[in-house]
Amino acid sequence: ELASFSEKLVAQHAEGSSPEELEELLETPYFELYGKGKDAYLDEEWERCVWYMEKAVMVHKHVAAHKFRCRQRCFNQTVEPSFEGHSTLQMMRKFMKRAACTDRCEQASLGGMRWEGVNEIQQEMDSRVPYDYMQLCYYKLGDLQKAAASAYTFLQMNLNHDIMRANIAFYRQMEEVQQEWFRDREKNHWKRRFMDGMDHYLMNQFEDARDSLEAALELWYQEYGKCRSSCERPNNMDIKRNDLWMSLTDRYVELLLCRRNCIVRMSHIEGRFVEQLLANMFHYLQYVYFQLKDWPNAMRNAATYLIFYPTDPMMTQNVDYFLSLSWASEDMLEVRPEAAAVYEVVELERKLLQDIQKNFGDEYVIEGLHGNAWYQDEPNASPPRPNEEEEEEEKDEEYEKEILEDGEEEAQPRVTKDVRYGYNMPGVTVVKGPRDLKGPKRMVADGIASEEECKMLSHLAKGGTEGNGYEGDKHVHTEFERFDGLTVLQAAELAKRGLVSVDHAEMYLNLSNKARRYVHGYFHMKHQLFFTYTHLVCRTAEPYSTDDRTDLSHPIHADNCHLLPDGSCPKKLPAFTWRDWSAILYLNEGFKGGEFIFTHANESVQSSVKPKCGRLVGFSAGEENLHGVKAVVKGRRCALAMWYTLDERYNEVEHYQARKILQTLKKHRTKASKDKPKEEL
Ligand SMILES: O=C(O)CCC(=O)C(=O)O
Ligand SMILES: [Fe+2]
Repeated sequence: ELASFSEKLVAQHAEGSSPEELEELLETPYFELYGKGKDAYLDEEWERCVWYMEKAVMVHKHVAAHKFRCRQRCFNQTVEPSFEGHSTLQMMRKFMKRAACTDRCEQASLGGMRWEGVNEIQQEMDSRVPYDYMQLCYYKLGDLQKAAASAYTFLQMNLNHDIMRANIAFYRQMEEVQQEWFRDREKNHWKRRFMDGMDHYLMNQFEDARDSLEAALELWYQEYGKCRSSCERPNNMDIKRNDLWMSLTDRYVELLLCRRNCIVRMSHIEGRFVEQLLANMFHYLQYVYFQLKDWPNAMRNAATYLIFYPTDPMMTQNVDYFLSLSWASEDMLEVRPEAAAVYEVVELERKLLQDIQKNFGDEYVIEGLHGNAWYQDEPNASPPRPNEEEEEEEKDEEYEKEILEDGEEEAQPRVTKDVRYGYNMPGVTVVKGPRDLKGPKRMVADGIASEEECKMLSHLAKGGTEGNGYEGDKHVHTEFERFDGLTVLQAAELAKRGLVSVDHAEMYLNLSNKARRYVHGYFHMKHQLFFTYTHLVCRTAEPYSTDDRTDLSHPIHADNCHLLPDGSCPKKLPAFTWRDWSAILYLNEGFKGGEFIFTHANESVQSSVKPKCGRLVGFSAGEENLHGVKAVVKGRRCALAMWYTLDERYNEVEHYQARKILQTLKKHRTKASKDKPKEEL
């Protein structure tokens, strides 16, 4: 193994590096290579930067693979020590055997490359930080292809890294940059298979879906094992206490926290976090086997899903249905053993962490330990409020029914296709679906924003006119209404000038993101959805507006094509052809008129939506969704209008710029408030 590794290295770097250099490389720990890469970066020596970074990544990968193999081998030789029923001596004997085995194994396979790493550096390697450096160094060298791949690879593990997202948007806008250049150099195979599986699933190709999803699952277990194993790494030097048992506990807590994070890390698909990913695979498989009339497997997968969500109404209903069939029996409800094992170990570890927290509450702050470990949300997301989860389930079912009645689904009615692919959102309820609205790609949901948030945003909208002296055409669509708006960047700039509060500007960004996530999940899109334009707008009736106006506040149109009098709608400039989806979040009621309407091409109304605070209307942006706004005859109507695109080249870079400005402002603010007491002293 080692030989083939050095051969590979020699072959790859035969040109450009001397034998001495290669010799040195094979003896240099990856963290030193990484350090040299960082130095080169600081010295602005781009060639050297990418050379060392690439090597660091390569050597690290090599070492990690061997360590994993050793840990796995030694794990199989012994039994995972359980924390009950063994005397300390028996337990220590097992630890010792495992340690000795690992030691021998690593010595044999890694020899001179067995460096003791440093925790922080391993964490940086695991979070793909070297790709962050490489991105810039390749860019400086003019190698856009490698820069793009580095940026993309880094982003996959750092989803909230706004600067890298902005970089990617920057690259995409360049003429010479090609779509295929954005590839994940560390992409795990399970993700690829999972994506294939979802493609087949959505296209009702059930045999292919089964094969891909089963393969994805198998690979997922492997990768999950690797992730857990990588947690057995050097501690972060932050040993809290010296007592033997306490320091052992400290070390073990670190291990457990790292392992918990593996579930989160293993839930990222195409740059986004998918909730409940493992459990969902069984949901999909259940349906796939059902379609293939493979009843035993359909039942096995249904039963497996239920270990994660024992009270899931849809799945319990499916199981009842299976059991009502003549060939079925209770013992076919067998849980898949690998899944049961993963579930069990995660639950046991969670319970242990809970105990630790109970006993050492001051030393450890461990978040998200209560409730079901499998409901773990994206890091930083707020936990669901009580009662709302149940409501959500009901709405899901309603949506299921809608889909069935719309005839999109030809399956036997009792076992339904899962459409929940990430659109559960606490506090949000669907109030109108495709059936009420008379079109498949339409929806209305309530609860996206609270009363307070609506008030703040409406207030912010005012800043748009008064604060920056917004000029231009105030009567955009009709003489009877003033139309004024504020973009996210304008909001951030106003905050910078102290004209609006930083919190309000931030809420604008956050709510628009919440709406985007909801639309993305609701229409179960597989690819990332980007903002392309975001506008906080108010329409205010002029005093001379009358109740009998026949004009519209916003004439009938489609958002991505140009509607012509003959009813055709060419998707050409000057239309915003890159818009794929649209959503409007309403902020108030109490004005007269102003209903949102979906219409036919002859402008006759199909369905209408009455705006109110927190209500979101979402729809695809094409000619299938002609719409407009009825005249606002009295008062002021405010809304957050958003257009989204699947094409990252049209990503609204203003969001990152605004976020950046607000972050800086907040940093100054906390600094200022920290400084204050000192001044007073
Ligand atoms: O404000 C609304 O309800 C809809 C606005 C709209 O359709 C648009 O601006 O394209
Ligand atoms: Fe529109």
